Amino acid sequence: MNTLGLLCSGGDAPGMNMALWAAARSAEARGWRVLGVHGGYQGLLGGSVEPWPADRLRPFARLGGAVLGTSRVPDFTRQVGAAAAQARSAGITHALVLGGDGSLRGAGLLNRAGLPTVGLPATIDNDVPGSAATVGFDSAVNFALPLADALLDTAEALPRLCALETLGGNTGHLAQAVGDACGADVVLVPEAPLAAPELAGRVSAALARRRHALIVASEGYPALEGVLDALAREVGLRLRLTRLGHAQRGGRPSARDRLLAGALAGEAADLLARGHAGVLAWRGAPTLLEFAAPAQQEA
Ligand SMILES: Nc1ncnc2c1ncn2[C@@H]1O[C@H](COP(=O)(O)OP(=O)(O)O)[C@@H](O)[C@H]1O
Ligand SMILES: O=P(O)(O)OC[C@H]1O[C@](O)(COP(=O)(O)O)[C@@H](O)[C@@H]1O
Repeated sequence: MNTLGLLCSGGDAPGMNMALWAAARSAEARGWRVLGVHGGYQGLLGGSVEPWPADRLRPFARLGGAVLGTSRVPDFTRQVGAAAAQARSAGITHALVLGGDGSLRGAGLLNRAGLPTVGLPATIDNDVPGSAATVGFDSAVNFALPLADALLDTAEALPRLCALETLGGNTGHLAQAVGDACGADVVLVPEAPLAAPELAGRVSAALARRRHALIVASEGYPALEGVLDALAREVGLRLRLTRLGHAQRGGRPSARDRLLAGALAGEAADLLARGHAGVLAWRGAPTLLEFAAPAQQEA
């Protein structure tokens, strides 16, 4: 019997649960059985697999986090063969992996190891090549936006210089979207660090115009705290950094993420049913999971 194994990997993202439910519904509509892997690739290697039919998943669909649990397995490349064998012995004939670029590279390897696998882009970082938006990104931007607005309220009133740090790992998509949406004076992203004089110049210009300024920065910006300390000294103002931390990854999925999750999960089930695997579930042309050069895994 065709059996879909559902698995979440890497950082959880709002909308993952909706994608799990939608994938289970689509698979069951085709007469497939659905199993859930608990705890990502780690759980798969340990055989932590049990039935997760759509009706069991439904109450979680509107919640954040990942009901199946997730994990990071640093040396997964070396354990892919064992993981595929475990999946087969648990009765999984096809797999759907939800995660970011690293997890989906792992999914590509699982597919190569003989387990037909499709990947669904789900990470708050929005850094999966081949997908214009990942499940979770919109929710994480929407989590941060009212906080950025609130910082601007108080910055305007006192007035003062404020900075907000978003998650995003070594990418700046989240920070850029939050900064653009709230009208930040400067957005600091790891992909394009600013020279100190340019940063000071832009902040000073904003302060000269209206006596307050907001900086939005990605957590991956090189030496962020030192850069901000030096900036505060340069412009002669106290600067407080507000860190969103892991809270930005939780909370209920936005409408946009729920709809994206549902659409991509349906696409994934459809791809597998039509015999396609080793691809990313996206609504454009199929993208191979082995996108870009294989990234080196941490040892
Ligand atoms: N290049 C890779 N090849 C195989 N598996 C990988 C690779 N990169 C990451 N993984 C697996 O995916 C997990 C999650 O990756 P990570 O990059 O931390 O998160 P995300 O998938 O959300 O970007 C890793 O702990 C590892 O098990
Ligand atoms: O939970 P951890 O290990 O602290 O990881 C934090 C990282 O996870 C994320 O929230 C999501 O990253 P991934 O989706 O790539 O796993 C990043 O924004 C952040 O840097």
